[in-house]
Amino acid sequence: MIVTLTVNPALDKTIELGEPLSHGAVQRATASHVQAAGKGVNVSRAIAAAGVPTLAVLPGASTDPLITALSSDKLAHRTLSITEPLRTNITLTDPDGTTTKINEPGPALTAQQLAELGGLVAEEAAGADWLVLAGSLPPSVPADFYAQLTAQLRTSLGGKCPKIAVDTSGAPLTELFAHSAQHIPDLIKPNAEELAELVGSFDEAALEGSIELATDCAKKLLETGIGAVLATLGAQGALLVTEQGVWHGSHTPITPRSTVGAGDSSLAGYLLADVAGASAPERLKNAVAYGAAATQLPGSTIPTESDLTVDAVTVDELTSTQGTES
Ligand SMILES: O=P(O)(O)OC[C@@]1(O)O[C@H](CO)[C@@H](O)[C@@H]1O
Repeated sequence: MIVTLTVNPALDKTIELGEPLSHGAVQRATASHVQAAGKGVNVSRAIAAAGVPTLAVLPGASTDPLITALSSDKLAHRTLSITEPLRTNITLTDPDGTTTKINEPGPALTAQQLAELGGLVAEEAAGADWLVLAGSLPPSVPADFYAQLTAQLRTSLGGKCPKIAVDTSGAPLTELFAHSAQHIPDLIKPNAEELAELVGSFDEAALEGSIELATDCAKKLLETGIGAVLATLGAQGALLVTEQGVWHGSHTPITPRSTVGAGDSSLAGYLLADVAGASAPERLKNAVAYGAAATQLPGSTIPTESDLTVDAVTVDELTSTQGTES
């Protein structure tokens, strides 16, 4: 079972433009579609599509369009009832696949609502394989929410605490490493920009362009005691850095259609391989295959196994500290 928590879910509205986006102009859309999303919801979608049990935990009224869409999509979910509407995020897609994304802040949550959400997660995640904490936090939520929740769950669930993966950015990401080891998750999935934010010394373009630089940054994070860093590097593929070794995975060149949800799909691919007992390089291979498949699909569409081209992924071992990882 893989449980996901999306504190700030979103209805993703994708608007396809017939001409490249022109700032300040009136432009006509050629098509538009809406999908219930947010990072954790997207991870759950990919996992459910692969036939593995998953549950998406999120705030939202039962009548909110996002929640009714999850029900009609038959995605297993549990909600904390709130009265404020959830947010809508807009993606504008140029004909060449370039995307412009505008994310709303989302509804505020009170301290009591956050405590209740944490309680729901503790109930649902006890005994699960993985808990994924994913996405931005709404404006009122303290930046250390993921760090504190990680520590609380480890204390309250003890041996029943699942492995915890976090995919977020900005202060909620840096806060993971600002407390004790108990607050540090088992896995993070930064992109190049987030890796740069974490190590604070390189920019995104430099990291995406240099596998060596990205490896050095991810290895620095291992010193904090984190189990694994899965870094997604856009067209450069992805890196998996663990105590046991470092692997780089890449896909043969693809024509991108929309990168929205590609990182979520990569994380889902990694977790699916992990719960199936795959080795580290196989987990990375599946992550890269899922990310590449998502990039070739429109808007926030999350891939199913039939969209994958696993044979087009190459994984190279860059260094190994303890022989072969199992
Ligand atoms: O604002 P956040 O929470 O950082 O990101 C939200 C979001 O951009 O992430 C998903 C793609 O990864 C989309 O479904 C969604 O709109």
